[in-house]
Amino acid sequence: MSVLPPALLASVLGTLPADVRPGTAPLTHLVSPDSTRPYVTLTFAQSIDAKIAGAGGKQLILSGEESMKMTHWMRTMHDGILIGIGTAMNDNPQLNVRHLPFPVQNTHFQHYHHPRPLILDPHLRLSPTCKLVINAAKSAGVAPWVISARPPKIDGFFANEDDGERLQQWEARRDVLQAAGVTVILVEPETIHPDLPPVTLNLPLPAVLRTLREKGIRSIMVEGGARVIQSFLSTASGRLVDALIVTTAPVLVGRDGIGYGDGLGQVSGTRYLTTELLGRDTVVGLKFAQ
Ligand SMILES: NC(=O)C1=CN([C@@H]2O[C@H](COP(=O)(O)OP(=O)(O)OC[C@H]3O[C@@H](n4cnc5c(N)ncnc54)[C@H](O)[C@@H]3O)[C@@H](O)[C@H]2O)C=CC1
Ligand SMILES: Nc1nc(O)c(N)c(N[C@@H]2O[C@H](COP(=O)(O)O)[C@@H](O)[C@H]2O)n1
Repeated sequence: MSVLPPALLASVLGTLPADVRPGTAPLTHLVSPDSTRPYVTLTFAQSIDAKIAGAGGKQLILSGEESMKMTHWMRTMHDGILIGIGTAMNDNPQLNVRHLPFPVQNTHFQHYHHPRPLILDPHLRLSPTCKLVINAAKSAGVAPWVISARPPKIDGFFANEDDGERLQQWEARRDVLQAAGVTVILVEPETIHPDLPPVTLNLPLPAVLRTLREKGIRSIMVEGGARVIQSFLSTASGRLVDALIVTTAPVLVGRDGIGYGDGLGQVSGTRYLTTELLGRDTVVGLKFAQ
């Protein structure tokens, strides 16, 4: 069994200094050209027909053993690992590095660097009994941070009698999550006028990234799902991705599967770096010109 990260990761992201054991620390040289945000590596696994999940969002294990291990090495290289609440609710992921070789000393969790789980969750729908929370409570995982936005209380002409109730429910869910060990981080939702509700239910990614950087997160790995991939690749938000690492598995999912391409705007500025065959999968690494 290989005890080193695949060559593709070295080509795209670089390596730790020779005197540091692989997987035990994040890559501190991963620095964004925009100092107000973390370095962003976007990564996911897809089928040949560019689907990342099955019909109805059914989670698919597309990556084979070797490329899944590559993903877990990549996790060790970043300060944070970011997903959308759709993925958190659908997959109940652990976002740890359990597929890496078992360490001779220490537990897996103590030996390897585990990235901080970061969940984009405007309405605080994360379950307080999900695996991320339970693992952290057992000291077998890093406590997640949930990024959210306080529901606006509209006082003006557009005030709605449900607004107060919505805020109360959001605050109750926040209290439950915080009591379970989750840190709730707030960003300002996008508004076009102070009296109007936010234009979108999505959190504005530049504000999310700025806030994470202010809180000491220097690099993140974005794992999905479909809507989050689309948002990060969307040129409307400006250049927010530094590296793109995509695993393609030799399977076809079909038209009912979930893709990320529908509605994706034009994506420009990619620079091809390398391709590596890992088992039956093809992994491609690109960078974005800044
Ligand atoms: N094959 C792979 O590598 C992966 C596959 N998946 C699959 O993706 C599916 C989940 O995808 P989605 O339902 O699209 O959920 P998602 O994980 O992309 O989360 C979307 C939700 O995140 C929230 N959000 C907040 N700010 C956002 C922003 N700026 N942009 C986008 N979303 C934002 C919104 O509430 C939105 O509904 C699951 O079926 C999962 O299995 C997920 C990750 C990786
Ligand atoms: N690299 C990769 N290959 C696949 O085939 C996948 N389905 C995913 N999914 C992502 O990994 C999360 C699950 O993580 P854990 O195994 O629970 O640690 C899942 O939620 C997706 O983000 N990735």
